[in-house]
This record gives sequence, structure tokens and C-alpha cells, in this order.
Amino acid sequence: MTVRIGVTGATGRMGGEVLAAAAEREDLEVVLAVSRSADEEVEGVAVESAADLPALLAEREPDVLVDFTGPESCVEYASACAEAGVALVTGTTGLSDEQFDALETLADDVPVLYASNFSRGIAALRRAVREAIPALDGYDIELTETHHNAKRDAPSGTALTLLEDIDDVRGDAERVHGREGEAPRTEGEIGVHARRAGDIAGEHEVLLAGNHESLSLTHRAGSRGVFAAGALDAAAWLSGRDAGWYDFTEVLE
Ligand SMILES: NC(=O)C1=CN([C@@H]2O[C@H](COP(=O)(O)OP(=O)(O)OC[C@H]3O[C@@H](n4cnc5c(N)ncnc54)[C@H](OP(=O)(O)O)[C@@H]3O)[C@@H](O)[C@H]2O)C=CC1
Ligand SMILES: O=C(O)C1=N[C@H](C(=O)O)C[C@H](O)C1
Repeated sequence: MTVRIGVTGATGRMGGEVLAAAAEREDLEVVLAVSRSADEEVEGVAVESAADLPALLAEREPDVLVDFTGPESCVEYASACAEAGVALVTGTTGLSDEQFDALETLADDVPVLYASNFSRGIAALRRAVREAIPALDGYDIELTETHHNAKRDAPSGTALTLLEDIDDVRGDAERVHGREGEAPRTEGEIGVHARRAGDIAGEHEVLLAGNHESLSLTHRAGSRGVFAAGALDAAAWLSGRDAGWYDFTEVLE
């Protein structure tokens, strides 16, 4: 059965990637695409006004809306989904705790799948980090992420997810965002570094060092296509499921 999808932020970097990737898939059909700046075609799809999203959801009846926009719009579009009974896949990062709470509440009404990163490589990196930490007890940990120069939020959503993973395994640690001046490392702290340059699609490195050795676990996205493909896999998987909060790792099981 063909899964009917809607795309928000269609004029954005990820919105365009999602539309391009969807055009290559036979299991999905794009039935609407919106952004605040409508009146354009992206990847041959007409982009309509995001202000009309509630009406468009009711009229076109997509199974799943795929969202890569901004934190406020993500919650706004999720509310429209809950109202219309449409499932939501979102990879928007930079959400506050309150915005995550709002999304989780809306998941009482419709299926919501959130992932700070839709690449399989990051899913594997997360597993590797969870395995490495207990094997390298007491080693210092530094996390570095590198993204294109237009990224708004820092640290990246993926970096925050990796930090949560580290805390889960090792207990809550102090996070030191960059260092300057007299700033010696304290035991157990995690250094967090965000670099912004050029058009880098996304790199994450978890460095563990101690006992005269170091282990660097690094993921590099070659293009945004990997995130778009993962989000569409998630949309296909989510369609028809019960209301609730879902994770990308469930899609990969
Ligand atoms: N989870 C993952 O795997 C990935 C997540 N991301 C995340 O996706 C998000 C989008 O990234 P990217 O595509 O590079 O960003 P862009 O700025 O290129 O695109 C964002 C799009 O969303 C719309 N938008 C932005 N802010 C708002 C807002 N406040 N209200 C309504 N619409 C808004 C813009 O369109 P317009 O202004 O025309 O409405 C634009 O089309 C970011 O949070 C990023 O971190 C990115 C890559 C992978
Ligand atoms: O903004 C981006 O580009 C990306 N954002 C996500 C994040 O914040 O982790 C995922 C990916 O790294 C690309």
C-alpha cells in the first residue's frame, strides 16, 4: 500500500532532500508540501502556504507528515497533526524541554516519531559509545560536532542525544562547552565542542582517552540524503500505528 506523506519546511535544505528522496520511492506518495514562503516548486512539487496546513491535512488526508523545520513550527505542525489525526515524523532539533513535553503530550493522540538523527551510522555510533564507556572505565570523554555554517542550534541535536547516552551509562556528568583561559579539565567532565564551517552535512566524534591510549568514534554524513532516506523509512514504518511516542531505533529493529 502506498503511504501518503506531507512535507513541511519544503523550501529548506532537508525539506528539499525529503522531496527528492520521496520522488525515487514507489512505496510513498507526496500529497502536500508546505512552507511559510510558498509559491514555489521544489523537486517538481508545488509548495503551498504553511498557514493553510490544518485545511490541507483535512483535505488531502496524508498518513504521515514529515517535518524538518524549527522548534516553534515543529510544535505548531504537530498540533495540526493531532487535530487531523495524522502521524508525525520529525527530525527538528533545538527544541526546549517544554517543546519536547508538548510533542510528547500530542503523542497521546497520534503516532509521533522523533529522532535527532535519521542516519543508520549514528544509530550504530550510539551503540558503540554505550559499549565503549564501560570497557574504558575512567577515560576522559570529549564530544565534537561539526556542521554547515547555516545551522542554528548548538550543540547539535545528535550531540545532545549522545550526551544523554553517555549519562545513561556513566551517570550525569558536568558538560564543559569549549574551554578558554585557565580551564584545566576536572575529573569526569565532558568537553563539548561545536564547529560551524562551509557546507558540512554533519560530523560527530566521541573521543575517549586515558591509560596511554585513545579511542575516537566518528560518524560523517556524506550528504543530507542519508537523513532524508531514514526519515522516509520512519514514515513508512509509522503509518497505521497506534498513537504514541516512537524512536528511530525501533524502525531499525
Ligand atoms: N534529525 C535529522 O536527521 C536531521 C535534522 N535536521 C534538523 O532539521 C531542521 C531543519 O534543518 P534545515 O533543513 O537545514 O534548515 P533550513 O533552514 O534549510 O530549512 C528549514 C525550513 O523550515 C522552515 N522554517 C524554519 N523555521 C521555521 C519556523 N520557525 N516556522 C516555520 N517554518 C520554519 C523554513 O521555511 P520557510 O521559512 O519558508 O517557512 C525552511 O524551509 C533543523 O532543526 C536541523 O537541525 C537536519 C538534518 C538532519
Ligand atoms: O542541522 C543539520 O544539518 C543537522 N542537524 C541534526 C542535528 O542537530 O544533530 C542532524 C544532523 O547532524 C544534521
